[in-house]
Amino acid sequence: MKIAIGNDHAGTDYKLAIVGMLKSMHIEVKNYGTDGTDSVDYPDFVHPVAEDVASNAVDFGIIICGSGNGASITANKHQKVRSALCWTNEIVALARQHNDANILSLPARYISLPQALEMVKTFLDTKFEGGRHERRVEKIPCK
Ligand SMILES: O=C(CO)[C@H](O)[C@H](O)[C@H](O)COP(=O)(O)O
Repeated sequence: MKIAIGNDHAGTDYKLAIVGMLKSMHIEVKNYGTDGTDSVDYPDFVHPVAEDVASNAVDFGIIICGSGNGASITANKHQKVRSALCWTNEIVALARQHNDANILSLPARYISLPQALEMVKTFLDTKFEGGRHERRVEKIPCK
């Protein structure tokens, strides 16, 4: 499995911990940064993740900012991206089961690090249920 990950300054600490966890799980990671805590603009680090997901260069993306909103709004501008802003493990599971989300957006300032790590594991472990949800997901793209 291959994952692309990107974040702004609000998400750096969580991102580094998530990258460490993914590597310990022998998952290949493309880290687009930022790896620093100086103030940056989240679109600069989220667009590359979304491009990788949209082109199938990676299996999934993970994006992190303070609220998760800026990152998710940016990613969802890309056709073929379904970015889900999640704040509980149940929401993560539903994002995969019902929405076939291919990017997980995390609000670093509103969840704990243990929660964030658990949510990443759930995202990667949960399968799309298909069926009625497939019909709905197929209706999402812009006309
Ligand atoms: O874009 C966001 C809000 O949707 C992110 O949460 C950013 O991380 C946040 O806006 C950054 O705020 P800061 O005051 O510049 O640190």
